[in-house]
Amino acid sequence: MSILKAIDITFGFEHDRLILRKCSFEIGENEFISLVGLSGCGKSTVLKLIAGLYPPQEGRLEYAHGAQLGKIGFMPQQDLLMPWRTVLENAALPMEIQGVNKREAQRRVLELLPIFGLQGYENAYPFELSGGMRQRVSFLRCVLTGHQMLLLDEPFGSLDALTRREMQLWLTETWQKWKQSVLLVTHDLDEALLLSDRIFVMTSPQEGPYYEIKVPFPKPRQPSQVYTKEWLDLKEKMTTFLYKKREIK
Ligand SMILES: Nc1ncnc2c1ncn2[C@@H]1O[C@H](COP(=O)(O)OP(=O)(O)OP(=O)(O)O)[C@@H](O)[C@H]1O
Repeated sequence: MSILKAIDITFGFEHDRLILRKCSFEIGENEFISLVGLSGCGKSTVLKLIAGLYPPQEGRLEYAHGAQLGKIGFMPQQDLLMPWRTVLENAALPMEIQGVNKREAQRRVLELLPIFGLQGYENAYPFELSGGMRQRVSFLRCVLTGHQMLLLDEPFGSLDALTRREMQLWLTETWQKWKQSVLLVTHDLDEALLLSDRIFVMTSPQEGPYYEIKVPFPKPRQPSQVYTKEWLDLKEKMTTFLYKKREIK
C-alpha cells in the first residue's frame, strides 16, 4: 500500500525554468527511499513540496490516512536546534506545537533517548553535544512528529566520514523499529545503497517518472559490501545515468 502518491507534478521557481515536469512517483508503507541527483537538481524542493511548504503548479499529491500534512516529520539539512533550549526541550517542542501537552511530550522524548544514544543528555544544551549527537536529537524530533513518513534532507551531510558511517549504520538498525516510510535526500551513493529499498535518481529538470533502482541486497547491509562487484555495478549504473543526462542537456 502506498503512503504517498505524486501524480504528474509540475513545479519551478521561475516560469521558464521548471524543476519537475509531470513527475510521478509513489512511496510505499514502511519503505525507505533515497533521492539522489546532482547539486541543484531539485531534491530539497521535492521534500518541501511533499511537506507542503510549496504547492505544486500542476498535478497533485495524495497522502494516505495518517500521513497528512502537518504529520510528516521533516529533518532539514541544518539541525535547527535552538541553542537556548536543552535536548529535552528541543526534542519536545514540535509535539507541543502539534498540541501534545508539555509533560506528555517530554515523557515521550525521555522514553526514546536511550535508543538515540542520548541517555543522560536530556538537560544538555546543543553546544555541549557532538555533531552526530545534534543530528540524533534532530532525528528524534523528526521521528516523534512524523507519524507515518519522515523526510530527511542530507541528515549526515555535515558530519565527517567516520561519524557519518556510524550514523548510517545506527539508522539502519534504528529505522527497523519505527516502521515509518522514509524519503532521504543524499549525495552519497553508498549511503543510498546501504539504507534504501529503492533509489530515485533525479535529473535536472526531472521529466516524467524518476529513474529507479531497486536495491537487491538483504538488510541490514554491511559497509564491507561497498567493495563487491554487484554494489559497484549499481553505483556505476546511477553515475552513468546522471552524467549522460547532463551531457544531453
Ligand atoms: N526559494 C527559492 N527561490 C528560487 N529558487 C530556488 C529556491 N530554492 C531553490 N531554488 C533553486 O531551485 C533549484 C533546486 O534547488 P534545490 O535546493 O531543490 O536543489 P538540490 O538538488 O536539493 O541541491 P543541493 O544538492 O545542492 O542541496 C536550484 O537551482 C536552486 O537555486
